[in-house]
Amino acid sequence: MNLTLKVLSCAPRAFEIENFLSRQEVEHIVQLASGVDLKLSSTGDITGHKETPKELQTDSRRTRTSYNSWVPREKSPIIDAIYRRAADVMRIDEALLRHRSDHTEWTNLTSTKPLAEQLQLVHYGPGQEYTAHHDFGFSRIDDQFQGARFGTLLLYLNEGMTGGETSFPRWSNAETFHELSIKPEVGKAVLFYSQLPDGNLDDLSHHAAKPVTDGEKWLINLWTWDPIYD
Ligand SMILES: O=C(O)CCC(=O)C(=O)O
Ligand SMILES: [Fe+2]
Repeated sequence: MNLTLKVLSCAPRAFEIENFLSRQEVEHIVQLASGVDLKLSSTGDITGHKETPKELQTDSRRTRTSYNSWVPREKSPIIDAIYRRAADVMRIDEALLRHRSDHTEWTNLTSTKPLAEQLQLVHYGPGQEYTAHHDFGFSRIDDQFQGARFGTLLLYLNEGMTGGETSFPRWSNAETFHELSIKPEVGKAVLFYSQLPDGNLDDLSHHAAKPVTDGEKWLINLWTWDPIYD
């Protein structure tokens, strides 16, 4: 299988991969989605506070108005293959993206937890959005590792909606002051990094899901963590 990474931006580091998912894989995921109960998305905040269901419904200051659910890697061989492909694209060992029973091969790692989260399946209807945010959170000040989300792979499952672009408003380059705006296309992936190579968090990775004004948007988030976390 041939995948081409197109550089969209160097600051933040963002890439596009067309046809990352085949039509059959997209159909499989959409089928999974039709059998799941999507919940109103929460974000959590720095203090670890998660909105209560009542707060989720009523708070007009909400930054994220979509619905989501989680799909584990073990759900099907197709989902497992998506994790393997994601690992290839990020040039990391796919075994790091699942639970490991011992440390023997990775003696420098502090944890045997998977470095990837479950897939997050997200649905936006008309008017729904996720305002500009970072994907990293902040660890407690006394956490010796200060681990954070490292990379995000966005996978678009449909296209043709009005609005719904993914945008990076702090895109920094010599040619334009406009934001970087990416239109959803079926099967396309966007890979971006929330951490810089030196381990600092990348403020320029600030990004938003623009409101869908007509139609609907389906997407998957695959989040990976830096290897040093508790
Ligand atoms: O929907 C998108 O385009 C981006 C979603 C996102 O940034 C997130 O869920 O963290
Ligand atoms: Fe995000």
